[in-house]
Amino acid sequence: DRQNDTPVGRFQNYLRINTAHPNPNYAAPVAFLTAIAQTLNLQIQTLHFTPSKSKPLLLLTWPGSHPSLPSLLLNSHLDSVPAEPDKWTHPPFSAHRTPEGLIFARGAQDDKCIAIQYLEAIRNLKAANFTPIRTVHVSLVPDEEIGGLDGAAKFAASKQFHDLNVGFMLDEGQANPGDEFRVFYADRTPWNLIVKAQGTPGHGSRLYDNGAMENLMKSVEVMTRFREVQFDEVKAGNAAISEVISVNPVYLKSGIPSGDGFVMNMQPSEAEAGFNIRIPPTADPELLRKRIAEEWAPASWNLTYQLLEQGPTRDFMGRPLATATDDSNPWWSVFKQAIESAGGKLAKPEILTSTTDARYMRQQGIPALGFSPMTNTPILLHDHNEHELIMNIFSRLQHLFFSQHLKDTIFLKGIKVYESLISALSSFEQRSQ
Ligand SMILES: CSCC[C@H](NC=O)C(=O)O
Ligand SMILES: [Zn+2]
Ligand SMILES: [Zn+2]
Repeated sequence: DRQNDTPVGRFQNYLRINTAHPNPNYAAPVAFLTAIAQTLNLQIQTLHFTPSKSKPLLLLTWPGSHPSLPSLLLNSHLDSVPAEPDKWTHPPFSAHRTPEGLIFARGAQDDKCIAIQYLEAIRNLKAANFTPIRTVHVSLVPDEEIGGLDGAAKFAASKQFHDLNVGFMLDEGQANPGDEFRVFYADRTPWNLIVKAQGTPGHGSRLYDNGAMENLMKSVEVMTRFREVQFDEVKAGNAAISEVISVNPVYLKSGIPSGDGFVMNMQPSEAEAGFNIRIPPTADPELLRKRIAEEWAPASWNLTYQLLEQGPTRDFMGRPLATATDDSNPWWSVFKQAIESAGGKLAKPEILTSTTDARYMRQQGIPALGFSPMTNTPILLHDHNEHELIMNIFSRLQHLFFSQHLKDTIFLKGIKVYESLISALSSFEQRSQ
């Protein structure tokens, strides 16, 4: 029907598919997006990188007139983080649209908006008879929110990916409450650290050295001090959060359970803590590994640890995973100009505080930028009441006072921005690239 047959209608229908962890439904969004791709006459492939085929990766292709040139890849993940429905003002999978023009849904910002915007931009370019010179691929990938090991990681390492000859990639970015478009040239790589302490057990009343709790607390103190030094740099205005190493405790576990609580007069012989660490491309990962082994979890304190590195910190040449945002990267100037010619203003390029699938493509040496065209929008990814503004304040006022149609909306403006980006990036002809 007419209501559904619009960019916003398709956005809402996509948001109504629950792809939240821990049990994301991947078959439904793949079927939904495949149907859209069919109407756009795109080439469609469903790739699988798991034996059970439960984690499909949808690859859509718009062949260019010069398919031997390096291609353009637009990436978006299919999955989202969970939502706690009772903490939302509108159910998280209803894609409820308010009279003010907000659409509420888990995934509205992170990152289902861009999947639909890519496809709507392609629809509009096709309707205008635009033909790309370079081939344009859209990848819709599983499992980004849990590290992408069965998704982007395996995809980027595959022969299928190599054969796409990707020259440049766009992936998700983040909203901006201000009116500039944010762009991200690097992520911080996540490491999960689990520190386990052993120690002497004993009566709760005794004072002795080398208890498990004491040993763990020494580790926590050293890490807390490191965290403070990093955070002070941020507070002093010397660095952005994304430019320092962050170390945050995410769980503490110990004690001898008893009923609903714990035995209160026994000192336990084991204790454990979990930390989420984020490493910017400017930090030396080897130095941090050494610091963990020697200062944070030394065996001399009866500590052992498990370090789970969630993806690479260096590319195949050993270089930090950062995409150049200067003249040394010809894609950058095309990107910048395309934003400007769509009437957008670009903020200073940033490192993302969190992580995206783009790290796996950067590892292959491919330049990649994180970009989600949401200006004048609060940052609500992973938050309650995640929503996307369908109208900006100006058009909301226009609507209120002049009952105008909702022409100029954030979501629709994003489609225009992608039209500009896709047409510019796919027709850029530098052969050395
Ligand atoms: C273990 S990798 C997790 C990736 C995730 N990405 C978005 O939030 C993140 O925590 O940054
Ligand atoms: Zn995301
Ligand atoms: Zn996310």
